[in-house]
This record gives sequence, structure tokens and C-alpha cells, in this order.
Amino acid sequence: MDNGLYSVAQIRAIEGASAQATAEGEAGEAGSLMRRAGRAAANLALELIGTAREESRLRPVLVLAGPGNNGGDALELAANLGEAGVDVVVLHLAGSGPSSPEAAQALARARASSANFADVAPDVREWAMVVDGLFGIGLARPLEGRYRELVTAIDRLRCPVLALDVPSGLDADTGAVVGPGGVAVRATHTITFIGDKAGLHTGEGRDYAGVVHVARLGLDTAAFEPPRARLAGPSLFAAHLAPRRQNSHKGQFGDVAVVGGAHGMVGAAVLAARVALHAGAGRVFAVGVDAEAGPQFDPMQPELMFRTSAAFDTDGRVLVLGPGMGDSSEAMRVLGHGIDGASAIVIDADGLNLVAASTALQERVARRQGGTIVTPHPLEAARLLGTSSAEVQADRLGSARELARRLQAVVVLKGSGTVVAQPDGEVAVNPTGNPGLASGGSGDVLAGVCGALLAQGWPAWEAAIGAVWMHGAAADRLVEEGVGPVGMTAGELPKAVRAVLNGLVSEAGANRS
Ligand SMILES: NC(=O)C1=CN([C@@H]2O[C@H](COP(=O)(O)OP(=O)(O)OC[C@H]3O[C@@H](n4cnc5c(N)ncnc54)[C@H](O)[C@@H]3O)[C@@H](O)[C@H]2O)[C@@H](O)CC1
Ligand SMILES: [K+]
Repeated sequence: MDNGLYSVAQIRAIEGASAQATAEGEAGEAGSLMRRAGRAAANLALELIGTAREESRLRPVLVLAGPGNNGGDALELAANLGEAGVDVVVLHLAGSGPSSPEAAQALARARASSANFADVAPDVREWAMVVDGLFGIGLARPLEGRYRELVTAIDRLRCPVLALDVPSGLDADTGAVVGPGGVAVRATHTITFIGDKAGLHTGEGRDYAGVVHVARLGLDTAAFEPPRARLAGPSLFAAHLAPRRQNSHKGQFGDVAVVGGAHGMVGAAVLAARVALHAGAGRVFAVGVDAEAGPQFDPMQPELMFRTSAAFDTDGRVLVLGPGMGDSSEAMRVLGHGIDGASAIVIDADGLNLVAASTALQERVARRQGGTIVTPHPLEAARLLGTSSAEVQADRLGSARELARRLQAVVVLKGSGTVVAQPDGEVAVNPTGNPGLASGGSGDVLAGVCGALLAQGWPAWEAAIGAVWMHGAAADRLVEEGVGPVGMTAGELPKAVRAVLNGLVSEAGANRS
């Protein structure tokens, strides 16, 4: 399965090579790419309106066709839907410039079909569906004027909205709404062409794209340079999902020490420590940097061992440095010791803020030999990069890559469509999770899962992708069970993470036998 996320530049290169091959007479799937795109989108539209209530088939479909080739796709779709007997109304917003030969042909086909062309969207309250073919990967500036009005009007409708290639107004590379002050179509489904695109899965992308379908249009993307971004899934970490041997002991699954628990922030470290147990670490310590603060015992999780950092030997243990750690001199000392040590580490929360405040510490992180995962949210990433969180969000993949390069660490940039980046620029975008995770403590849980997987010997890259994927899948599982998204608490995640992990391990075992 191709889980590649292609940049707009790559899609343009593939399109160019395909046009060249067609010109040279190489056999391929019949019809121009636009023909194929229109056909694939019409088939999906028929499927979607077919599964809606029966009478919706009798309602018209509104097709918005813009001035470029995205509009051409929409016109092809309109012709196909017309041929399939669907009542179609087309609103064609031709541009001032000439259209491509394919788009001109698509217009002729649509005009010759039973589709009705309108100048303004007729006031039909109940469309079976709206198809957004205003702009695709050629979007060059924010939507204004008539386009903006249309997008705002679509937002008020209560029907499926199918976006062609990319919801109009959304940047296919970054997942940001093109602004300043921009708007974008909020689709229920997006059918994207040739290859999947990162912008549909991160930042604002998930909210605007809805369910993403990929139509490859008969092109073999394997023939092209592989993309540097992928959609995360268990295939990226399956090699580490080994079923445990009967003859196992706790020493094989590593020690995790969560260093945090400053005054008033003890819960963060306890949450991370609890989930580290549930994600399979052999032994877990909650290590407080404040000798006066914190419990000696967790009645809910008596397996946890509580220590204070001044009297704790961190060597040989995977360290999760940060949840509720504060910025005391002792916090700084343990952080520096962990960074200079040989064990794999996770730096989160307060640990990241301390690193952000010191270029010397950043250099020490970059020189580490052991595995390093850093887990910033956008504001923490902004502090580390010396920029603003708006800048980080404007290009989440680029920001995560840059931070990974500077720190020579695996970076987990949290948020909708969490981005995991390697120092060499390789990126995975996570598709699991839901707004239930947007509450205090869920980041501590993620850091704890990262630590547990590192302790079990997973390399940093796979541990980060696996932790992020499972953390999101655990939240999705809770929503299915009626726990959230509203009011989901981080404390409910550890058991769900355990269920997800064991599900994957048993699947991996079944696949091997
Ligand atoms: N790349 C490919 O191989 C294929 C592309 N196809 C379609 O073609 C699309 C790309 O086509 P185009 O390059 O023509 O780009 P678009 O159709 O996305 O839009 C380009 C046109 O819109 C104008 N424009 C851009 N932003 C605007 C704004 N905010 N307000 C007003 N006008 C604006 C541009 O000046 C240009 O005329 C893809 O997204 C896809 O839907 C498909 O036909 C299938 C194959
Ligand atoms: K579109």
C-alpha cells in the first residue's frame, strides 16, 4: 500500500512525466488524467449519495467549477453524473485567462450533457451533495469576493460536501487555510488525485478534508522518487510488535524513570509513569525533583516506585524528562545529566522549555549518541525554534523537520495530525486521535508511551511513531465506547493504550504464524 504523502511539486512532476509518456504513445489507462479524475470522483459521488437517504437521489447535486483544471475535473464529474441520470446544477466560474485544452474539452462535455448551467446557485434548500471543484493544488492566494461568498454559503448547508483534490482554500502541502484571513471549503469527503497529500492530514487539514479517498488515476507512483512524508500506521513499526516469549522476565522490558513532579505538578509525572507500565515497561519509577513534594506511593498503581532525584541513579534507564519538572536548579541538573548520559531519553514539557532557554543544552542534545525523542506542542516548538506558534502551524512539516535537524533528534510536533520528523527530513503524519486528547495530561501520557517503547528496545523513530499512533488510537477507541471526546480524561488513556498495543501484538503474532 502506498502511504506516501506527496508534495504539490512532486504531483506536478508526476503529472508532467505522465503527459510526456502519453505524448510518446505509451499505453496507459484510457483518457486524459482529467477524464479519469472526473470519472473517479463521479463514482465516489454516486456511492455517497446512494448511501444517503433514498429520496436524496431525487435532489440535485450542485457542482462548483473554478477557473483552472480543478474546475475541469468538476466539469468532467458533472458530465458523468448527468449521464448517470443525476439532476446536476453547475455553477461555472470561468477565469479571465484561457483554460487548458483538457478543461475546455471538459466544459464542452458538460455543456453537451444533461447538466444545467446556472449563473447563481439556485436557492435549493436541500442539495443531495455539493461538489467543490473551485481550486485544487493551483491555489495561489486567499479566497476573496464571489469565491469567499460561495465557501461561506456552503458552510451553512447540511449535506455531504465532496472536495475534488483539495478543499478549496486549503494549502495541500501545509494543511493551513491560505490567508491572511482566508476561508476554505469544509468538506465531508475529499477525493485526492494521483497521491495523498500531507495538507489533508495535519493542521487544519483534518477539519476541512473530512474522509480522504485517494484516486491514483492509473499512475504507478512507485516509478517516481519516493516522497519524504508518509501517513503513519502500524506498518511503520510492525517489526517491533513481537509477541512476548513465555520465558520472559521484567528485566527484558527495560526501566523507565519519569523525572518530574515538582511542587503542584506531581500528577503529570504519575500519569506518564502509569501509562509506561500499561505500555509494557518492565519497571517504572516516578522521580520527583522536589524532595518536599509528592506522594511516596500511588494507591491506584502500587507497582510504581517513587524516588527523589537527588538520591536516584538515572544511568541505564530510559528517562522521560519533563512532565511537571519545573525549572529549579535540581530540574536543570537532572536534565543535563540525562542529556549527557547514554540512555535513550524523551524530553517533554518543562524539559523542552529549559532546553529552549539554553543554546548550550541544545548543542548537548544534538551531540547525544542514545535515542532522543522530543515532544513539543506548537508553542514549545516555537520557543525551541525562536519563532511564533503561528509560524510553526503555518508549516508543521517544515517546522518539525527543521527542529529535528537542529536537535539531531526525533521530533514529535503535537496537534491535529501530529508530525513525527527525523533529522534527515523523513516525516510521518499521524492520522489517529480526536479532540478528546486536547486536555491536560494527554501530553504526559504520550511521553510515557514513548518512554515505555524505548525501554523495550524500539529505536527512537519507530517508538515515536508507534506511541503517537497508539495514543491516538486509544483515544479513538474511548470515543467508540462513549467516553468522550468531550470530557475524556488523560487518566482514562493508559488502559486503552494497553488494549490497542495488545491488539497490534496479537495481530502481528497471527500474521507470523
Ligand atoms: N496534477 C495533475 O496531474 C492533475 C490535476 N488535476 C486537477 O488540476 C488541479 C490543478 O489545476 P490548476 O493548476 O489549473 O490549478 P487550480 O485549478 O487549482 O487553480 C488554478 C487557477 O486558479 C487561479 N487562482 C489561484 N488562486 C486563486 C484565488 N485565490 N482566487 C482566484 N483565482 C485563483 C490561478 O490563477 C489559476 O487560473 C488539481 O488540483 C486537480 O484537481 C486533475 O485534472 C488530474 C490530474
Ligand atoms: K477543490
